[in-house]
Amino acid sequence: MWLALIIGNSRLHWGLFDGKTLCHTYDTERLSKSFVYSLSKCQTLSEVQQILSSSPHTPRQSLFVGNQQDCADSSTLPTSHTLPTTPSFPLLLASVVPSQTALWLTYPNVGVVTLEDIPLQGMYPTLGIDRALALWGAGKTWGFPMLVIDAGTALTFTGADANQNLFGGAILPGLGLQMATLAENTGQLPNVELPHDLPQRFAVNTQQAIQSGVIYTLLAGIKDFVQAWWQSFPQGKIAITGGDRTLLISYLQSLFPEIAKRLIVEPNLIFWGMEKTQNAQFFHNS
Ligand SMILES: Nc1ncnc2c1ncn2[C@@H]1O[C@H](COP(=O)(O)OP(=O)(O)OP(=O)(O)O)[C@@H](O)[C@H]1O
Ligand SMILES: CC(C)(CO)[C@@H](O)C(=O)NCCC(=O)O
Ligand SMILES: [K+]
Repeated sequence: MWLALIIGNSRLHWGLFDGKTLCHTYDTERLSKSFVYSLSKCQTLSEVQQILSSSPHTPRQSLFVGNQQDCADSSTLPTSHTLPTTPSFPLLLASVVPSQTALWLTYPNVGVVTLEDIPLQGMYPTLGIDRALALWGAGKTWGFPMLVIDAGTALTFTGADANQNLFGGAILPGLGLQMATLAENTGQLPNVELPHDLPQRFAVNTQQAIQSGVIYTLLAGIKDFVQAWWQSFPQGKIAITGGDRTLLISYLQSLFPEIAKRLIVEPNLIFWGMEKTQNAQFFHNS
């Protein structure tokens, strides 16, 4: 058993693996140095699960339900499984927040994934590790050419061609950040939630005007990138991930159903990417 940890810009994403099988995922807030210490002292799987479930978590903490047939249900996990040789539960880390990386390096049995661990060609040195991992995970699972849309704090497009060569991508503020920045940097605009359904485009109140502006321009932008991708790679695949993926898919189904139909929706792309690096091989038999 081993733990994967992705340090994103808003929160932490945890994946509990049994070898190659992702068994359970958790989203938590950023955690303290004393939490890192407590986790390192866990001796059994149930202690690890307990400490992660009881840590400050975001409402969407989820039991993993994925497309991997052999994935263990948490109720079937060997909860009293004692770690035989390792001093602490093996932890594989990928981070886009350097200050947080430093904190987790105090964990005794930690491995850090870097761009050098990902066999994609043509990556530039400052490419985000989350983008590289999501692209690697999606491409190795569904094939290349692959374009990944990660709808997180930032929204990113990241594509690779049939030779697993980085084609390129783009970065823009994600849905939540676009709403927040309007509220923070104006005198009259309120903080507004994202609606579950596609709003009316021509709005007649402030709240709906903000929702419409952010959502319709983002959907138009996604459509434009997707069409450009298919122009370069007519058979190219597209996968979407990130905290806002479900909302975006629902909007896309209403506005551009022909695009929505062709998207692979997968919340755990970065975990698949981590599992498919050399680093994880060390953990497969632990
Ligand atoms: N419980 C939640 N807590 C925080 N954000 C959430 C939650 N549920 C959905 N979201 C949405 O997810 C988005 C953040 O996505 P995600 O969690 O993938 O980002 P992240 O952890 O910051 O990672 P990254 O830095 O890679 O974007 C926010 O825009 C927000 O609207
Ligand atoms: C774009 C984000 C913030 C998305 O999480 C992250 O991948 C990052 O910090 N990237 C570095 C810059 C780049 O990817 O070109
Ligand atoms: K920054």
